Amino acid sequence: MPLDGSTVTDDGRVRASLPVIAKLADAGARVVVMAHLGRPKGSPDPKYSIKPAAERLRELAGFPVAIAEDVTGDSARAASAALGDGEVLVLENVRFDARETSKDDAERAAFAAELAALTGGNGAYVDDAFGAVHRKHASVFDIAALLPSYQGDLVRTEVEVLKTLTEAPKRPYVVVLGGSKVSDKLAVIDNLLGRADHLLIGGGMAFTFLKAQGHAVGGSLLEEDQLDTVRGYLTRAKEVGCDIILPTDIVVASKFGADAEHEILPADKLEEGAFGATGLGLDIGPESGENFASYIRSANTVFWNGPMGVFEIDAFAGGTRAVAQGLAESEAFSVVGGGDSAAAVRTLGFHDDDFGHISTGGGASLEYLEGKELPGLTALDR
Ligand SMILES: Nc1ncnc2c1ncn2[C@@H]1O[C@H](COP(=O)(O)OP(=O)(O)O)[C@@H](O)[C@H]1O
Ligand SMILES: O=C(OP(=O)(O)O)[C@H](O)COP(=O)(O)O
Repeated sequence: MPLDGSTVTDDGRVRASLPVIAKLADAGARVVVMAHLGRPKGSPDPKYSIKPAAERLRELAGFPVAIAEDVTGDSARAASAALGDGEVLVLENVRFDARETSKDDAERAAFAAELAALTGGNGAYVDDAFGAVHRKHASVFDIAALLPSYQGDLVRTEVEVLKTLTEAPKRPYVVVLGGSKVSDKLAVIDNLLGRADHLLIGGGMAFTFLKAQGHAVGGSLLEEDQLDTVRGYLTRAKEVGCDIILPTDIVVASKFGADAEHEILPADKLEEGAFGATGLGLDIGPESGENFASYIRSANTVFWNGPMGVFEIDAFAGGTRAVAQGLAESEAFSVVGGGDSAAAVRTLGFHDDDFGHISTGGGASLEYLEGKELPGLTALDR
Protein backbone atom coordinates (compact mmCIF):
# COMPACT_ATOMS: atom_id res chain seq x y z
CA MET A 1 0.00 0.00 0.00
CA PRO A 2 1.98 3.02 -1.17
CA LEU A 3 1.98 6.23 0.74
CA ASP A 4 1.99 9.40 -1.25
CA GLY A 5 3.38 12.48 0.48
CA SER A 6 1.69 15.31 -1.30
CA THR A 7 1.13 18.92 -0.41
CA VAL A 8 -2.49 19.15 -1.49
CA THR A 9 -3.29 22.71 -0.57
CA ASP A 10 -4.72 25.06 -3.15
CA ASP A 11 -6.44 23.97 -6.32
CA GLY A 12 -3.20 24.11 -8.32
CA ARG A 13 -1.51 21.77 -5.90
CA VAL A 14 -4.47 19.40 -5.77
CA ARG A 15 -4.29 19.15 -9.55
CA ALA A 16 -0.50 18.70 -9.46
CA SER A 17 -0.82 15.84 -6.96
CA LEU A 18 -3.60 14.06 -8.79
CA PRO A 19 -1.61 12.30 -11.58
CA VAL A 20 0.57 10.29 -9.19
CA ILE A 21 -2.33 9.42 -6.92
CA ALA A 22 -4.43 8.37 -9.92
CA LYS A 23 -1.56 6.34 -11.38
CA LEU A 24 -1.12 4.40 -8.15
CA ALA A 25 -4.85 3.88 -7.68
CA ASP A 26 -5.28 2.78 -11.31
CA ALA A 27 -2.55 0.20 -10.74
CA GLY A 28 -4.69 -1.22 -7.93
CA ALA A 29 -2.67 0.18 -5.04
CA ARG A 30 -4.26 1.30 -1.79
CA VAL A 31 -3.11 4.89 -1.46
CA VAL A 32 -2.78 6.81 1.80
CA VAL A 33 -2.17 10.52 1.11
CA MET A 34 -0.18 12.42 3.72
CA ALA A 35 -0.59 16.11 3.18
CA HIS A 36 0.02 19.35 5.01
CA LEU A 37 -1.60 22.72 4.78
CA GLY A 38 -0.30 25.95 6.27
CA ARG A 39 1.62 26.27 9.50
CA PRO A 40 -0.69 25.16 12.33
CA LYS A 41 1.11 25.00 15.67
CA GLY A 42 1.00 21.24 16.07
CA SER A 43 -2.68 21.08 17.03
CA PRO A 44 -5.90 20.70 15.05
CA ASP A 45 -6.89 24.19 13.96
CA PRO A 46 -9.97 23.82 11.72
CA LYS A 47 -8.67 26.71 9.59
CA TYR A 48 -5.94 24.36 8.37
CA SER A 49 -8.06 21.23 7.90
CA ILE A 50 -7.17 19.29 4.79
CA LYS A 51 -10.83 18.40 4.19
CA PRO A 52 -11.70 21.05 1.56
CA ALA A 53 -8.61 20.08 -0.47
CA ALA A 54 -9.43 16.39 -0.05
CA GLU A 55 -12.98 17.02 -1.22
CA ARG A 56 -11.60 18.85 -4.25
CA LEU A 57 -9.38 15.85 -4.93
CA ARG A 58 -12.43 13.58 -4.71
CA GLU A 59 -14.31 15.76 -7.22
CA LEU A 60 -11.41 15.76 -9.68
CA ALA A 61 -10.43 12.14 -9.18
CA GLY A 62 -13.55 10.29 -10.18
CA PHE A 63 -12.56 7.38 -7.91
CA PRO A 64 -13.30 6.72 -4.22
CA VAL A 65 -11.48 9.09 -1.87
CA ALA A 66 -12.01 8.54 1.87
CA ILE A 67 -11.13 11.34 4.29
CA ALA A 68 -9.84 10.57 7.81
CA GLU A 69 -10.83 12.67 10.82
CA ASP A 70 -7.30 12.55 12.26
CA VAL A 71 -3.70 11.88 11.20
CA THR A 72 -2.68 8.58 12.79
CA GLY A 73 -5.48 8.16 15.33
CA ASP A 74 -8.47 5.79 15.46
CA SER A 75 -10.14 7.26 12.39
CA ALA A 76 -7.01 7.03 10.20
CA ARG A 77 -6.23 3.49 11.39
CA ALA A 78 -9.77 2.24 10.78
CA ALA A 79 -10.01 3.93 7.39
CA SER A 80 -6.66 2.60 6.19
CA ALA A 81 -7.55 -0.93 7.32
CA ALA A 82 -10.82 -0.65 5.37
CA LEU A 83 -9.20 0.56 2.13
CA GLY A 84 -9.81 -1.62 -0.89
CA ASP A 85 -7.52 -2.02 -3.91
CA GLY A 86 -7.48 1.13 -6.05
CA GLU A 87 -8.93 3.25 -3.24
CA VAL A 88 -7.50 6.43 -1.77
CA LEU A 89 -7.49 7.74 1.80
CA VAL A 90 -6.49 11.32 2.66
CA LEU A 91 -5.23 11.77 6.22
CA GLU A 92 -5.96 14.97 8.16
CA ASN A 93 -3.21 17.67 7.98
CA VAL A 94 0.00 15.92 9.10
CA ARG A 95 1.10 19.17 10.79
CA PHE A 96 -1.77 18.79 13.27
CA ASP A 97 0.67 16.46 15.04
CA ALA A 98 3.56 18.47 16.53
CA ARG A 99 5.92 15.53 15.95
CA GLU A 100 5.72 16.04 12.16
CA THR A 101 7.88 19.17 12.34
CA SER A 102 9.76 18.42 15.58
CA LYS A 103 13.49 19.17 15.79
CA ASP A 104 13.82 16.04 17.93
CA ASP A 105 14.83 13.11 15.72
CA ALA A 106 13.24 10.51 18.03
CA GLU A 107 9.90 12.33 18.10
CA ARG A 108 9.80 12.59 14.32
CA ALA A 109 10.83 8.95 13.93
CA ALA A 110 8.01 7.84 16.26
CA PHE A 111 5.45 9.77 14.23
CA ALA A 112 6.90 8.44 10.95
CA ALA A 113 6.53 4.91 12.34
CA GLU A 114 2.82 5.58 13.04
CA LEU A 115 2.39 6.84 9.48
CA ALA A 116 4.25 3.86 8.03
CA ALA A 117 2.12 1.49 10.13
CA LEU A 118 -0.93 2.71 8.20
CA THR A 119 0.42 0.67 5.26
CA GLY A 120 0.01 -2.50 7.29
CA GLY A 121 3.77 -2.89 7.36
CA ASN A 122 4.28 -3.88 3.74
CA GLY A 123 3.85 -0.59 1.92
CA ALA A 124 6.05 1.83 0.07
CA TYR A 125 6.50 5.59 0.21
CA VAL A 126 6.16 7.84 -2.83
CA ASP A 127 7.41 11.37 -2.28
CA ASP A 128 5.50 13.65 -4.58
CA ALA A 129 5.46 16.63 -2.22
CA PHE A 130 7.89 18.91 -4.02
CA GLY A 131 6.67 21.90 -1.97
CA ALA A 132 8.00 20.24 1.18
CA VAL A 133 11.25 18.57 0.00
CA HIS A 134 13.25 21.28 1.79
CA ARG A 135 11.72 20.28 5.15
CA LYS A 136 13.24 17.64 7.43
CA HIS A 137 9.79 16.51 8.52
CA ALA A 138 8.51 13.07 9.51
CA SER A 139 6.25 12.55 6.47
CA VAL A 140 8.90 13.88 4.09
CA PHE A 141 12.22 12.65 5.46
CA ASP A 142 11.96 10.15 8.31
CA ILE A 143 9.41 7.87 6.68
CA ALA A 144 11.85 7.16 3.86
CA ALA A 145 14.03 5.29 6.36
CA LEU A 146 11.16 2.94 7.16
CA LEU A 147 9.69 1.98 3.80
CA PRO A 148 10.99 1.35 0.27
CA SER A 149 10.89 4.86 -1.16
CA TYR A 150 10.37 6.34 -4.60
CA GLN A 151 10.27 9.74 -6.24
CA GLY A 152 6.90 10.81 -7.63
CA ASP A 153 6.52 12.23 -11.16
CA LEU A 154 5.88 15.76 -9.88
CA VAL A 155 9.09 15.82 -7.85
CA ARG A 156 11.04 14.42 -10.82
CA THR A 157 9.67 17.02 -13.24
CA GLU A 158 10.27 19.92 -10.84
CA VAL A 159 13.88 18.87 -10.29
CA GLU A 160 14.51 18.50 -14.04
CA VAL A 161 13.21 22.02 -14.72
CA LEU A 162 15.16 23.61 -11.88
CA LYS A 163 18.34 21.86 -13.02
CA THR A 164 18.19 23.83 -16.26
CA LEU A 165 18.24 27.04 -14.19
CA THR A 166 21.23 26.05 -12.07
CA GLU A 167 23.32 24.41 -14.78
CA ALA A 168 23.18 26.80 -17.70
CA PRO A 169 20.66 29.64 -17.44
CA LYS A 170 20.54 31.63 -20.68
CA ARG A 171 21.50 35.20 -19.84
CA PRO A 172 20.30 37.73 -18.93
CA TYR A 173 18.98 35.74 -15.97
CA VAL A 174 16.45 37.73 -13.94
CA VAL A 175 15.20 36.63 -10.52
CA VAL A 176 12.09 38.29 -9.10
CA LEU A 177 11.40 37.87 -5.37
CA GLY A 178 8.40 38.95 -3.33
CA GLY A 179 5.87 37.49 -0.91
CA SER A 180 5.63 37.62 2.83
CA LYS A 181 7.86 34.77 4.08
CA VAL A 182 10.60 37.36 4.32
CA SER A 183 13.11 35.63 6.58
CA ASP A 184 12.88 32.41 4.51
CA LYS A 185 13.69 34.32 1.36
CA LEU A 186 16.35 36.73 2.57
CA ALA A 187 18.61 33.78 3.24
CA VAL A 188 18.56 32.63 -0.37
CA ILE A 189 19.53 36.01 -1.80
CA ASP A 190 23.11 35.51 -0.71
CA ASN A 191 23.49 32.62 -3.09
CA LEU A 192 21.48 34.09 -5.94
CA LEU A 193 23.74 37.16 -6.01
CA GLY A 194 26.50 35.24 -7.72
CA ARG A 195 24.14 33.60 -10.21
CA ALA A 196 21.51 36.06 -11.39
CA ASP A 197 22.24 39.16 -13.51
CA HIS A 198 19.36 41.19 -12.06
CA LEU A 199 17.53 40.59 -8.80
CA LEU A 200 14.18 42.41 -8.66
CA ILE A 201 12.77 42.73 -5.14
CA GLY A 202 9.14 43.49 -4.35
CA GLY A 203 6.56 42.21 -1.84
CA GLY A 204 7.18 42.34 1.89
CA MET A 205 10.95 41.96 1.71
CA ALA A 206 11.42 45.16 -0.30
CA PHE A 207 10.89 47.16 2.89
CA THR A 208 13.84 45.60 4.70
CA PHE A 209 15.98 46.63 1.70
CA LEU A 210 14.52 50.16 1.60
CA LYS A 211 15.12 50.53 5.33
CA ALA A 212 18.69 49.22 4.91
CA GLN A 213 19.20 52.07 2.44
CA GLY A 214 18.10 54.52 5.12
CA HIS A 215 14.47 55.07 4.12
CA ALA A 216 11.52 55.08 6.54
CA VAL A 217 9.01 52.30 5.86
CA GLY A 218 6.11 53.15 8.22
CA GLY A 219 4.18 50.11 9.37
CA SER A 220 5.21 47.93 6.39
CA LEU A 221 6.63 44.41 6.86
CA LEU A 222 10.16 44.71 8.20
CA GLU A 223 12.79 42.34 9.56
CA GLU A 224 14.80 44.66 11.83
CA ASP A 225 17.25 41.91 12.78
CA GLN A 226 18.12 41.33 9.12
CA LEU A 227 19.14 44.90 8.34
CA ASP A 228 22.88 44.27 8.66
CA THR A 229 22.59 41.15 6.53
CA VAL A 230 20.73 43.08 3.87
CA ARG A 231 23.33 45.86 3.90
CA GLY A 232 25.90 43.10 3.31
CA TYR A 233 23.89 41.86 0.30
CA LEU A 234 23.75 45.35 -1.18
CA THR A 235 27.53 45.69 -0.91
CA ARG A 236 28.25 42.21 -2.24
CA ALA A 237 25.84 42.68 -5.15
CA LYS A 238 28.02 45.58 -6.37
CA GLU A 239 31.18 43.47 -6.03
CA VAL A 240 29.83 40.53 -8.03
CA GLY A 241 28.08 42.64 -10.68
CA CYS A 242 24.50 41.65 -9.83
CA ASP A 243 21.99 44.50 -9.97
CA ILE A 244 19.56 44.57 -7.07
CA ILE A 245 16.53 46.47 -8.37
CA LEU A 246 14.17 47.84 -5.71
CA PRO A 247 10.77 49.47 -6.19
CA THR A 248 10.88 53.23 -6.75
CA ASP A 249 7.21 53.74 -5.84
CA ILE A 250 4.91 51.96 -3.40
CA VAL A 251 1.15 51.69 -2.86
CA VAL A 252 0.70 52.71 0.78
CA ALA A 253 -2.54 51.89 2.62
CA SER A 254 -4.16 53.20 5.80
CA LYS A 255 -4.70 49.64 7.05
CA PHE A 256 -4.76 46.02 5.89
CA GLY A 257 -8.08 45.39 4.15
CA ALA A 258 -10.11 45.75 0.98
CA ASP A 259 -11.72 48.98 2.24
CA ALA A 260 -8.39 50.66 3.11
CA GLU A 261 -7.62 54.10 1.73
CA HIS A 262 -4.40 54.11 -0.28
CA GLU A 263 -2.03 56.30 -2.25
CA ILE A 264 1.10 55.94 -4.37
CA LEU A 265 4.27 57.37 -2.84
CA PRO A 266 7.92 57.49 -3.91
CA ALA A 267 9.77 54.63 -2.17
CA ASP A 268 12.08 57.09 -0.38
CA LYS A 269 9.18 59.18 1.00
CA LEU A 270 6.88 56.55 2.47
CA GLU A 271 6.15 58.42 5.68
CA GLU A 272 5.42 61.72 3.96
CA GLY A 273 1.95 60.66 2.80
CA ALA A 274 -1.47 60.89 4.40
CA PHE A 275 -0.93 57.89 6.71
CA GLY A 276 2.46 58.98 8.08
CA ALA A 277 4.40 56.46 10.15
CA THR A 278 1.50 53.98 10.29
CA GLY A 279 1.06 53.58 6.51
CA LEU A 280 1.43 50.03 5.19
CA GLY A 281 3.24 49.36 1.92
CA LEU A 282 1.04 46.70 0.34
CA ASP A 283 2.19 46.74 -3.28
CA ILE A 284 4.90 48.07 -5.54
CA GLY A 285 3.69 51.11 -7.51
CA PRO A 286 2.96 51.37 -11.25
CA GLU A 287 6.36 52.86 -12.15
CA SER A 288 8.11 49.95 -10.38
CA GLY A 289 5.76 47.42 -12.00
CA GLU A 290 6.61 48.76 -15.45
CA ASN A 291 10.32 48.83 -14.64
CA PHE A 292 10.26 45.22 -13.38
CA ALA A 293 8.29 44.13 -16.47
CA SER A 294 10.85 45.71 -18.78
CA TYR A 295 13.71 43.76 -17.15
CA ILE A 296 11.61 40.61 -17.55
CA ARG A 297 10.81 41.30 -21.21
CA SER A 298 14.49 41.61 -22.06
CA ALA A 299 15.56 38.50 -20.09
CA ASN A 300 16.27 35.05 -21.49
CA THR A 301 15.65 33.24 -18.21
CA VAL A 302 13.34 34.35 -15.40
CA PHE A 303 12.68 32.82 -12.01
CA TRP A 304 9.86 34.42 -10.02
CA ASN A 305 8.95 33.63 -6.43
CA GLY A 306 6.40 35.51 -4.36
CA PRO A 307 3.76 38.09 -5.28
CA MET A 308 4.75 41.77 -5.47
CA GLY A 309 1.97 42.81 -3.12
CA VAL A 310 -1.22 41.71 -1.43
CA PHE A 311 -2.64 40.47 -4.74
CA GLU A 312 -5.70 38.97 -2.99
CA ILE A 313 -7.06 42.55 -2.76
CA ASP A 314 -7.54 44.16 -6.15
CA ALA A 315 -6.17 47.57 -5.11
CA PHE A 316 -2.84 45.90 -4.25
CA ALA A 317 -2.62 43.45 -7.16
CA GLY A 318 -1.18 45.86 -9.76
CA GLY A 319 2.50 45.02 -9.17
CA THR A 320 1.91 41.28 -9.35
CA ARG A 321 -0.20 41.75 -12.47
CA ALA A 322 2.56 43.84 -14.12
CA VAL A 323 5.18 41.18 -13.43
CA ALA A 324 2.89 38.38 -14.68
CA GLN A 325 2.09 40.42 -17.80
CA GLY A 326 5.81 41.02 -18.41
CA LEU A 327 6.39 37.26 -18.17
CA ALA A 328 3.48 36.43 -20.45
CA GLU A 329 4.96 38.80 -23.08
CA SER A 330 8.57 37.72 -22.59
CA GLU A 331 10.34 35.17 -24.79
CA ALA A 332 12.34 34.05 -21.74
CA PHE A 333 12.19 30.57 -20.28
CA SER A 334 10.31 31.26 -17.05
CA VAL A 335 9.70 29.41 -13.83
CA VAL A 336 7.11 30.67 -11.37
CA GLY A 337 7.67 29.18 -7.92
CA GLY A 338 5.50 29.02 -4.85
CA GLY A 339 1.96 28.13 -3.95
CA ASP A 340 0.97 31.77 -3.55
CA SER A 341 2.69 32.97 -6.70
CA ALA A 342 0.96 30.24 -8.69
CA ALA A 343 -2.37 31.09 -7.07
CA ALA A 344 -1.73 34.77 -7.81
CA VAL A 345 -1.16 34.34 -11.52
CA ARG A 346 -4.21 32.12 -11.84
CA THR A 347 -6.41 34.46 -9.77
CA LEU A 348 -5.34 37.37 -11.95
CA GLY A 349 -6.53 35.52 -15.04
CA PHE A 350 -3.22 34.34 -16.50
CA HIS A 351 -2.97 30.83 -17.85
CA ASP A 352 -0.40 28.17 -17.08
CA ASP A 353 0.83 28.28 -20.69
CA ASP A 354 1.76 31.98 -20.28
CA PHE A 355 4.76 30.67 -18.30
CA GLY A 356 7.41 28.02 -18.90
CA HIS A 357 6.79 26.13 -15.69
CA ILE A 358 4.70 26.78 -12.59
CA SER A 359 6.41 25.16 -9.64
CA THR A 360 4.43 23.84 -6.67
CA GLY A 361 7.25 24.73 -4.27
CA GLY A 362 8.30 28.28 -3.44
CA GLY A 363 10.75 27.69 -0.59
CA ALA A 364 11.75 24.33 -2.07
CA SER A 365 12.61 25.76 -5.48
CA LEU A 366 14.57 28.62 -3.89
CA GLU A 367 16.60 26.22 -1.78
CA TYR A 368 17.19 24.01 -4.80
CA LEU A 369 18.51 27.04 -6.72
CA GLU A 370 20.75 27.83 -3.77
CA GLY A 371 22.38 24.44 -4.19
CA LYS A 372 21.34 23.33 -0.71
CA GLU A 373 20.80 19.69 0.17
CA LEU A 374 17.07 19.04 0.30
CA PRO A 375 16.15 16.46 2.97
CA GLY A 376 13.21 15.10 0.96
CA LEU A 377 15.56 14.32 -1.95
CA THR A 378 18.51 13.04 0.06
CA ALA A 379 16.16 10.74 2.00
CA LEU A 380 15.29 9.02 -1.28
CA ASP A 381 18.95 8.69 -2.32
CA ARG A 382 19.66 7.09 1.03
N1 LIG B 1 3.93 44.18 0.99
C1 LIG B 1 3.30 43.13 1.52
N2 LIG B 1 2.84 43.19 2.77
C2 LIG B 1 2.18 42.11 3.32
N3 LIG B 1 1.96 40.95 2.68
C3 LIG B 1 2.41 40.85 1.42
C4 LIG B 1 3.10 41.92 0.77
N4 LIG B 1 3.42 41.52 -0.47
C5 LIG B 1 2.94 40.27 -0.61
N5 LIG B 1 2.31 39.86 0.51
C6 LIG B 1 1.63 38.57 0.75
O1 LIG B 1 2.54 37.53 0.55
C7 LIG B 1 1.78 36.34 0.47
C8 LIG B 1 2.54 35.29 -0.28
O2 LIG B 1 3.82 35.16 0.27
P1 LIG B 1 4.68 33.81 0.31
O3 LIG B 1 3.94 32.79 1.10
O4 LIG B 1 6.03 34.19 0.76
O5 LIG B 1 4.70 33.42 -1.23
P2 LIG B 1 4.86 32.00 -1.98
O6 LIG B 1 3.86 31.01 -1.40
O7 LIG B 1 4.56 32.33 -3.39
O8 LIG B 1 6.27 31.56 -1.75
C9 LIG B 1 0.46 36.73 -0.20
O9 LIG B 1 -0.59 36.26 0.61
C10 LIG B 1 0.52 38.27 -0.23
O10 LIG B 1 -0.69 38.85 0.20
O1 LIG C 1 3.45 26.40 0.97
C1 LIG C 1 4.51 25.81 0.84
O2 LIG C 1 5.57 26.29 0.29
P1 LIG C 1 5.77 27.71 -0.41
O3 LIG C 1 4.91 28.76 0.27
O4 LIG C 1 7.22 27.91 -0.15
O5 LIG C 1 5.41 27.49 -1.84
C2 LIG C 1 4.77 24.42 1.28
O6 LIG C 1 3.57 23.85 1.67
C3 LIG C 1 5.82 24.44 2.41
O7 LIG C 1 5.31 25.14 3.47
P2 LIG C 1 6.23 25.60 4.71
O8 LIG C 1 7.05 26.77 4.24
O9 LIG C 1 5.25 25.95 5.78
O10 LIG C 1 7.12 24.45 5.09
